[in-house]
Amino acid sequence: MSAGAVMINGKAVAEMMTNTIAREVATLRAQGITPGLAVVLVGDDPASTIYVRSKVRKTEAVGMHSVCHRLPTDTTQQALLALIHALNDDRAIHGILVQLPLPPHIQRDAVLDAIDPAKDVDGFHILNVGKLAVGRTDGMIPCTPMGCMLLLRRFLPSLSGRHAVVIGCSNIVGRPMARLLLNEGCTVVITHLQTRDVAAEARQADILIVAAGHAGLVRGDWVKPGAVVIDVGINRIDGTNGPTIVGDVAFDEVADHARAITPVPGGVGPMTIACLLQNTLRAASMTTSKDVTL
Ligand SMILES: Nc1nc(=O)c2c([nH]1)NC[C@@H]1CN(c3ccc(C(=O)N[C@@H](CCC(=O)O)C(=O)O)cc3)C=[N+]21
Ligand SMILES: [Mg+2]
Repeated sequence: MSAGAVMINGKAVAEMMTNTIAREVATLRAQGITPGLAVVLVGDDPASTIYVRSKVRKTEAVGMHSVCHRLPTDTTQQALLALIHALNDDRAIHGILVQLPLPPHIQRDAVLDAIDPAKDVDGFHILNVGKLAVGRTDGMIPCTPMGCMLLLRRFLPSLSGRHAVVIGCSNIVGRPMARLLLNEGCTVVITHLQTRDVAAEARQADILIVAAGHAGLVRGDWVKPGAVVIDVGINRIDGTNGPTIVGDVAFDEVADHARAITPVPGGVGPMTIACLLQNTLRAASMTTSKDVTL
């Protein structure tokens, strides 16, 4: 890395968030409520298995109750739905995360929409998607876009009027990211596979969010001098020193142009997990206030 780009240390911000969350969990536990997160993994995809293990470890580290359900790849949709209904009814569980992707014989949307929206700590239930889409702030916000927003806010006091470009339009990152930026006053462009000239769109960006799933897609000359660049990509590649993880941004080149940039690893990834814990804490806290007014 060279020039003047500030490296946005997502790992450090996530650690600060996690420390605060641990204190709030202790306070809730003193009131008799232990926030509980259930993670459901169908199949044995190696990357998913690693993520799920990391989520369980961090959930336990902040003092939450953690349950992991690992189901075989050939699990029927009916069996998965039955588990979700049981978790919806389980008072010890405040958050439910179904690890994606699911095997092809399972309808993802049917599963996500079976989760109690109040326990939907991923923010993927259609009700939470809709709330975000219309600018309501009482829904659950997807963890990766939420982590990106928290990092952006540390560098840009106000997002109002900024030109934001989001590369990638997945339901998990690109679309909710664009909606959050819009809700904070940005002018937002979303690019996707049919976009004619992605580089030309990227060059307009004050804020560039890259969630394309394509290693090294964004080159130095795609970035306006002084832009803030958030790299959401996680690509496993075989480098000269064995397998490594790289983002969607050609880091060294882009660091010459950008004002600030997130690294991979150590950028958005750790923030995703911190936001998952934050959403679980919020779900557990909402249970208490509901109980109080009963
Ligand atoms: N329902 C659902 N919700 C998710 O939030 C979800 C999911 N499914 N499926 C898979 C993706 C991926 N994901 C990551 C979380 C943390 C890191 C992370 O902590 N990465 C570290 C380490 C990377 C490594 O060494 O593997 C870093 O970037 O520094 C990465 C990826 C959540 N996902
Ligand atoms: Mg990262």
